[in-house]
Amino acid sequence: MAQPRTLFEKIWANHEIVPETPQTPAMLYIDLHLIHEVTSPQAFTELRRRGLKVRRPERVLATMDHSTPTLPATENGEPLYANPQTKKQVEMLEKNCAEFGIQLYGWNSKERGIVHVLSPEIGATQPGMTIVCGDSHTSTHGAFGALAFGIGTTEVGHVLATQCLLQRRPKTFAIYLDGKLQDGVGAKDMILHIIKEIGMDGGTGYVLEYKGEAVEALSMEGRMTMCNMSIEAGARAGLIAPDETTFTWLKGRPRAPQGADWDKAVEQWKQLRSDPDAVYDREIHIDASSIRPTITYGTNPAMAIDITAPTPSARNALEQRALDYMHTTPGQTMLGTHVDVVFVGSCTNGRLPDLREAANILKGKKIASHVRMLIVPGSGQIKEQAEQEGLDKIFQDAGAEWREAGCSMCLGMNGDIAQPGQLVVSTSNRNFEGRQGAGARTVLASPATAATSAIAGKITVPETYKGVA
Ligand SMILES: CC(C)[C@H](C(=O)O)[C@@H](O)C(=O)O
Ligand code: SF4
Repeated sequence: MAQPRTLFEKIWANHEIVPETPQTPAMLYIDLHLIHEVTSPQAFTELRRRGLKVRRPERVLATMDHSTPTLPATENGEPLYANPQTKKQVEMLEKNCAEFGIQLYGWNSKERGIVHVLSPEIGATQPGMTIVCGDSHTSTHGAFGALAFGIGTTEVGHVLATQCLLQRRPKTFAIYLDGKLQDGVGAKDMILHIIKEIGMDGGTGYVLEYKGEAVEALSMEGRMTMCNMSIEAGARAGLIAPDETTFTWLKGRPRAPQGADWDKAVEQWKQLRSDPDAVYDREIHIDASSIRPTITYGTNPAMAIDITAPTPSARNALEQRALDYMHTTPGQTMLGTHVDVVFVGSCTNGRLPDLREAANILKGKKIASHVRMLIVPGSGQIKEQAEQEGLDKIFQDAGAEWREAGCSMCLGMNGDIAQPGQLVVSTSNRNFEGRQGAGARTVLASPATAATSAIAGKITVPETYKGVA
């Protein structure tokens, strides 16, 4: 009998060209390399300097998302860039992709969107692949049973030139979500809860594999939400074994295998599960039914609490600084806190089911008059589908702004920012100081919590939650 292996070990073994030694990392083959305008320019400069070509241009896929405006272009087609730098980044990407023969989902593509939304949507992200991108939230693609992680700009250059990557082998960490979620509790609450439990560096050195009934019950979008934030617990990557939900979601997408190739691929993908007796370096079990709507109260995603629970006191100077920055009063819940801005979007929660979740709550209602609400679809296709369903109308009737696809206020690089001191309830993944604008305060939440809080004008338990409040 062969040694039982985890899903991670299977994918690693399939891609390891040279094993690691105590002195040297392993060399991995990379199936898919995603690039965007922020972390690729220097890599191309380096290729040019050394007279190198892109080794496998057909395995590289580019989009622009961080620096792109979310307001429509001017009448003569000029994008409304926030500043000369963002314009330059986008134009560099256009130039680099043209010169090196890389497919770019650019201004004239209907699909253009956040890299971690776009690639799964077009079926480029597939089970069993190794996927890298110069972006920490590459972990998102682990939802498909792909080993996917962020790399630095120097490594972007290495992968462009060689289609390989030097990598130390991470350890494995199984996180079981046993039982069922309560109504009104979703993937975002689950992952915030996990990060709260294991801490900001609880996943450092590991690939997290999410398993158990509550994970299997999630849609692909929910699984992406979870894997997306693995990095916020310090993990190298997140993984979920592919299953029927995965195959159904991928079938027929333009870059997915077609016809007989599809059947062959599914047969192979079915092998991509951890063997029953596989051993992980670490394991924890969480009772999914105990998870409540979860939000953050501090300035890192691990500073999270059940929305109804009192905020804890600071345990050290850093936490104290976070509480001061956020104006959090220990011992009090966050409920009732005045909200200035609500952002629904990002590669964490900018997909169609997220927008539907917000729309269901906003339908026929108005957001509070002092609240600014920005709803930004994760991709052009999501925008189109949402508009076909009339979600844009629901949002606009409620008083929210409906924008073009992109990262937007998740990090505010494109000019979509909150003002100093403003409190933003945000469906994104990072609540760092100044992340959404200098001095802006971020509370991470699910789309349901965000929409309910927009209407109330203060932090509020999501309307859809019927559990113990
Ligand atoms: C700009 C990019 C390098 C960055 C990342 O790596 O995550 C961004 O996407 C983010 O979410 O902060
Ligand atoms: S949406 Fe936010 S987290 Fe995702 S890639 Fe863009 S900036 Fe990074």
